[in-house]
Amino acid sequence: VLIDVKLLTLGKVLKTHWYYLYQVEDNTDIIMEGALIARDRVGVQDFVLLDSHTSEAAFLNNLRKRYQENLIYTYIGTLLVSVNPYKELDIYTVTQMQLYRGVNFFELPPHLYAIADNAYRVMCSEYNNHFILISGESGAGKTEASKKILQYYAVTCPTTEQLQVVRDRLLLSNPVLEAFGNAKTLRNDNSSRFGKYMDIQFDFKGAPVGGHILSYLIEKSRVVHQNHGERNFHIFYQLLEGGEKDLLCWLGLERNPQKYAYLVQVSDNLAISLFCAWNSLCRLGRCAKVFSINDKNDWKIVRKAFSIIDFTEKDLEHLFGIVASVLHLGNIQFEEDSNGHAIIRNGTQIKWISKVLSPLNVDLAFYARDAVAKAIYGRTFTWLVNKINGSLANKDSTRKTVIGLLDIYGFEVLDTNSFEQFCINYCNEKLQQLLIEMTLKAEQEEYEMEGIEWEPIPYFNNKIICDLVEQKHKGIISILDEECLRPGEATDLSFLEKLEEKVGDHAHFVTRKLADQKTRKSIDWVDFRLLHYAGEVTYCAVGDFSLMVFQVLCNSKNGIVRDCFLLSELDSRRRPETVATQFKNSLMSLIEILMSKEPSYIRCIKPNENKEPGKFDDCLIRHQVKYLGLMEHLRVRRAGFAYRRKYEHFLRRYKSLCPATWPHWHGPAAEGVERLIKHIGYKPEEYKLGRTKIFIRFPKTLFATEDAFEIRKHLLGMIPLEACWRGVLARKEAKKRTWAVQIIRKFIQGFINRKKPLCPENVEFVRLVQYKYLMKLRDHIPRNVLDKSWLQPPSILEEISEMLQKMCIRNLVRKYCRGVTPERKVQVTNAWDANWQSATYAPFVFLLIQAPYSQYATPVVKYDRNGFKARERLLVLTQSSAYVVEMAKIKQKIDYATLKGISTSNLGDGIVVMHVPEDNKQKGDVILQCEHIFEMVTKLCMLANKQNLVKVVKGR
Ligand SMILES: Nc1ncnc2c1ncn2[C@@H]1O[C@H](COP(=O)(O)OP(=O)(O)OP(=O)(O)O)[C@@H](O)[C@H]1O
Repeated sequence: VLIDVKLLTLGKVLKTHWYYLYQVEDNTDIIMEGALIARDRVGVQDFVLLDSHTSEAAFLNNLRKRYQENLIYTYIGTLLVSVNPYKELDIYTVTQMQLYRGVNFFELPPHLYAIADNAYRVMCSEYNNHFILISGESGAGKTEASKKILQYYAVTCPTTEQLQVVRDRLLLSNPVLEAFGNAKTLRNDNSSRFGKYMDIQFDFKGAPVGGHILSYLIEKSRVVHQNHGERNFHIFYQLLEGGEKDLLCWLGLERNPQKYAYLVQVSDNLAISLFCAWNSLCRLGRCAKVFSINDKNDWKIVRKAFSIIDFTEKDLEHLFGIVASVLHLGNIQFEEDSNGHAIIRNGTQIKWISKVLSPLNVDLAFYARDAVAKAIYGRTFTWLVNKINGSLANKDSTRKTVIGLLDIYGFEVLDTNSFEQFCINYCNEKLQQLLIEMTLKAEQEEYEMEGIEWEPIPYFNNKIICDLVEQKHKGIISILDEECLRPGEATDLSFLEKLEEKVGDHAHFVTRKLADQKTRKSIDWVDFRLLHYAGEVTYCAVGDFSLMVFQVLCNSKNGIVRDCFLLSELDSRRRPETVATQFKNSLMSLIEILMSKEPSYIRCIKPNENKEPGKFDDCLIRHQVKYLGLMEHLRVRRAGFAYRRKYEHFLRRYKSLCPATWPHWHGPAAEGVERLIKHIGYKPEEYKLGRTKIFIRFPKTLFATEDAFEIRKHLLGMIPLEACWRGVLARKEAKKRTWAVQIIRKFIQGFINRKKPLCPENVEFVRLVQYKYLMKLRDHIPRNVLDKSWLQPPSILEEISEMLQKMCIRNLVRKYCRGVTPERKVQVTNAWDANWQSATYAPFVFLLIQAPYSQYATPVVKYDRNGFKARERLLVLTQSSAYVVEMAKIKQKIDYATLKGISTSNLGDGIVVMHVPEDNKQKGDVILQCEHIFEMVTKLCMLANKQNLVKVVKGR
């Protein structure tokens, strides 16, 4: 009667396999592998193995089941889907890292480390470049994933003392970038407000030797404005909270963040003008500390990181000077003079700023102030990234390979979507295209390599949407450029009209005017809607769209300000580039960088909006599954064959299902697989055989095989030992692993042989082999102890054969000894002593051991004095002499009369030297090694002393 069933985490090793402990009433607990039950309970580890069709509901169901079991990772082929657990899981330890190091991708449960390790191993063996693309919406866990991958490389890659500096710099560049580029948002307390691509460079030995970072589209608007409940970039608070008193004094800053307009949330410019009055009332402070953030502590980490990544005091002086100046800038207030021009409200020392900005009205002056602040911060961030790159650069010119980590914002759909969302979504559209192209390419290449006919895969190609955005002269960005840079006044509406005129007939573009009756209401007059691959997004053409280009400062009459903040980057021979074009170009070069590398993908999912562990919000997740293009990817991946595996791996797993392949298949693995699937009964349409792999079309075929395997394994009684083996495996280092596998495999085989399973039809072939061997052995059993022949066993019976041989010899000796009469024993012993050189060997030895005439016998290792070759011998002590005996031959006799002394080693290694003269009777000193040294030497001394022939010399 079953009492309880527990999932054994130990066994959660093999794909789709879990081990259960069945506690039964009579205390005979059973450990059983439960693929079937596990699939029901914890889903499949690879979405391509989803049973039925690839519906969104089935996808979500699988994800939910796994999430509830704290299994946050699932594959779609080689793509990893990760769901943020919002709690610490014990899966990122050094032991886990070692476990995944160098192990075949599919042999362990899905993990970030498997992706990282796979990219690393392929890079090392094929000497090519890789990238890991990590995407997902804000708070989904991208940054954590990239940090964990970096840590994985830091721990598992070979390194030297010199390289440790590089490793530390790579790791510590993160806190610095996070201080300047991350901020608390409503969705994430440590949200990266920029896109990041980081190359880790490896030398030919696979050691990390350098790095390079590219940053994308930092959210400059945050410098001057944050939404309710959000904060500015961390560095402002860290400086104020943690900065030394002298530093703050030198920067003219006060510790209280509420003194700074840019650090309190402001929703509009009117609010700025009310800032001072409001500030004095605001006691609680809207920029209050966030529980999960410790600015003071983070400041210390950042300071330390700066020193390690080689920033000089002068650099830091300038850097903090800029951070402070942005805060000061935010506190500048304007009012109107009699001409309607803006003048600075207070502080005579910065009147010149007012002069620079004076042609503007108050509103525009505020815009200009903020634009300056944003520009300063944006450029400082770029400078910072360049500076870090300088410190990570490897000047050695030898060829290196790289693994790039791309941590980039996922598809974003807000209530109001502006230029920023347009750029983000365009970026995702491009990356999706890259993913589709590369996955399809990889599929096609694999088919070709395996000699399998290519079958076209139906999928949605989003190139059409990329073209809509980026096409020269015809795309949205080109139209925006034209509108912004043409003479005359450009407005949001004129831009919209241009769009309607040029791309109005595009299937993925809609405006209110172009929309049908039904959708018209949902689009505003100033909006346009794009039908992205992931869904519809309505963008507002007002605001930043034009602002990005018509920067207010461009109206300033001061040429220096204009040049510095608008035209400084322009090549005078060319048209100025708008922000949209700049972004498009940087994206193009990113795609170029990625196209030249081998891809791996991690798609991160946020399970709920409340950062709550264990809560799986179906609606929110469905949304992300769609926006991350997971269903598209799954369809592409499944359209061909759901499952493929190298012949060796497939055969190793399922060989027990066919008598011809169990327990060993001695021919080529491909032929073994062919025999195996024929025996199982695969239909031709269910599979294809490639050059090195078997391709299985439907998951159900694989599951049927898995289930048969599970039952077989259970009936063969292999489970407990298999689980033990996995446990051992987990604890052994990679090098020792092969050894452990061999030992335990032997053990398993011995176990199968000893504990014959009860169900005959499942073990008929094992039993047949056993039976045949035993029958043959019966006719070839040795008849006496001198007969050393023994029938060679088949490999699965090696262990049992060894045991049988020992038993047999013991029986023969016992039988012989029992048959010897006392008179014969005396005779034999005398004969032995008298004719030791011609004695009839082994029977006497055995007899001596057994009988009272021999005083003592023990196995020893004898070392030749020339060359110290070790030989296994038996030392037999009688009343008058010691004999060194080989199994069937007396090799040396030492008369106690000639024994001059005994030396033993004090090193606990059991070495004994018996000192005897070298003459025509004796061969000289005898060097032995004995496990029972105390016992042996005591016996020898007692026997020798008894005859008063020698003195025992205790040696060292
Ligand atoms: N694997 C994980 N284990 C435990 N907690 C995690 C894990 N991944 C993410 N988290 C939690 O979720 C928070 C948000 O993760 P993270 O900052 O990586 O998100 P993100 O996708 O980079 O967001 P953004 O785009 O806003 O930068 C982390 O601060 C951490 O608390």
